[in-house]
Amino acid sequence: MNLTFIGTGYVGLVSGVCFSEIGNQVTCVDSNQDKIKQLNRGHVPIYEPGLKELIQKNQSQGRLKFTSRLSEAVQEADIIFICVGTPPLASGEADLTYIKQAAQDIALEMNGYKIIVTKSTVPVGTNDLISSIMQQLSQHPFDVVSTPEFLREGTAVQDTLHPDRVIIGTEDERVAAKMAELHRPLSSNIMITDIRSAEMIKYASNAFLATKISFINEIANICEKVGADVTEVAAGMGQDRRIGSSFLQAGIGYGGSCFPKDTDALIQIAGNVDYEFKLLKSVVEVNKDQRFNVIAKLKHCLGDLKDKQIGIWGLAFKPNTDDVRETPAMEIMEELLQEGAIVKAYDPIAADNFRKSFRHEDLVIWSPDAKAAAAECDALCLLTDWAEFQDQDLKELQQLMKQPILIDGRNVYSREQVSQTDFQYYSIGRPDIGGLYPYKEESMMLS
Ligand SMILES: NC(=O)c1ccc[n+]([C@@H]2O[C@H](COP(=O)([O-])OP(=O)(O)OC[C@H]3O[C@@H](n4cnc5c(N)ncnc54)[C@H](O)[C@@H]3O)[C@@H](O)[C@H]2O)c1
Ligand SMILES: O=c1ccn([C@@H]2O[C@H](COP(=O)(O)OP(=O)(O)O[C@H]3O[C@H](CO)[C@@H](O)[C@H](O)[C@H]3O)[C@@H](O)[C@H]2O)c(=O)[nH]1
Repeated sequence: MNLTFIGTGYVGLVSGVCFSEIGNQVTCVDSNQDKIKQLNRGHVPIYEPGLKELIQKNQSQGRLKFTSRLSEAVQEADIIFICVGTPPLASGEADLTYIKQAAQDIALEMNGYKIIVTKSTVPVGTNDLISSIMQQLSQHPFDVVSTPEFLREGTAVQDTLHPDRVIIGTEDERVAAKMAELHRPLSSNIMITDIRSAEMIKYASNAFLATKISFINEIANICEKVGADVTEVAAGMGQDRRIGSSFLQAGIGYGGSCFPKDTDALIQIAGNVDYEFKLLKSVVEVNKDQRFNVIAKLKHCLGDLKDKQIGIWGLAFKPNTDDVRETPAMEIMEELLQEGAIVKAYDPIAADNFRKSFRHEDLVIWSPDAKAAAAECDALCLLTDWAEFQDQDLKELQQLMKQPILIDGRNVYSREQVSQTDFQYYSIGRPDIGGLYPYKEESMMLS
């Protein structure tokens, strides 16, 4: 089929490339001309494992092209995917400016029947809005379908080529059949539903995953006080098939371009129909507090942080991505600087992006590698679970530091690794690893 993807970001680029990989003729359009120029020069503007190779392959085989000329891309397409951003407004609501613009742009270039598919994450009712914009501006027939995207950054290519499920929101049987045919090479698990339910499935899925994370983080905080190990607790819980083992990794909370914005947006969606989503509000609050767990542990070890040298390992919101949107590192580093600490930071891939969006860029010492970031530090904080950090020789690391204090915000190191060192080691919810028992309370002894 002839497909066009409007918006060549994490979703539009990866989806476009993967649909070309399964044999479709794909055009990716972006209003950012610099992005398109980069792509046409063979440079991939985002870091996503496996993506560059697929782009090169499908471009050279003539199935994939990049352009900023919308008219040609719309007119050649049978199906047009809207993949533009829906960033948060100050209120938490999704900003639909780019969606409305994309709908107008498409409508003005239509030359016949098209299926318009919304892949962007949009509040319930947005596809109706897209339909009404299209109707006002175009004489040509069209159908609007909601097909939300569930890929994760860092594994986006694999997630797109092998999705758990494909949700197709449309009330039209012919359109449903065509969309199912398009997606069948990717998954046999295709659910056809109405548009509003499809829109809601996306927000509900992200909100539920965020809830699992905040839940296990609260369990971790309790584990620290009662002497239980949250990784053992999560492993035990996860063996119950009703619970499942995924998204029970305790740490410094979720970040990224999706969970923070989509939880806020769903709270607003509910609020707009006079429903207070109390549970989700707590999930968000727990997540905000969890980042400061690292600061609390630093203060516990070092007292006043003024003039203390703190190393930061990991700036991306998760490993294998260069995305720093809503990354916990941003707030943690701001707080450290405010406390008067000297901050040294390193990330294998995301440092450049982080520096562009960090407002105190000039106050941080940017280290060229992991060891340099740890050298001479009073404490080291691991904020992103990159494999590179997991593989470090902790004994050697300890020698480099002024004080051997390691705050592991992602529970990366095992008991064995830590026990071979003199590190004063703090993890999240595993109080017995590393010897020191930071929040051990007398009150946990039952009488
Ligand atoms: N990033 C993810 O992991 C992910 C996963 C699932 C769903 N989503 C959702 O998908 C949507 C896109 O997210 P993203 O991370 O890919 O965003 P992004 O910011 O990386 O990319 C959006 C792109 O759209 C382009 N754009 C904006 N308006 C345009 C227009 N009128 N015409 C052409 N191009 C235009 C921008 O220049 C940008 O390159 C959001 O709604 C997001 O919530 C994201
Ligand atoms: O057990 C876990 C799992 C994740 N995280 C954190 O949660 C955040 C999000 O991680 P992940 O979900 O893997 O990455 P995203 O790329 O943000 O993907 C989420 O957001 C996308 C955008 O909507 C959806 O498409 C995906 O299905 C959904 O997983 C990251 O900060 C992780 O460190 C944890 O703290 N503990």
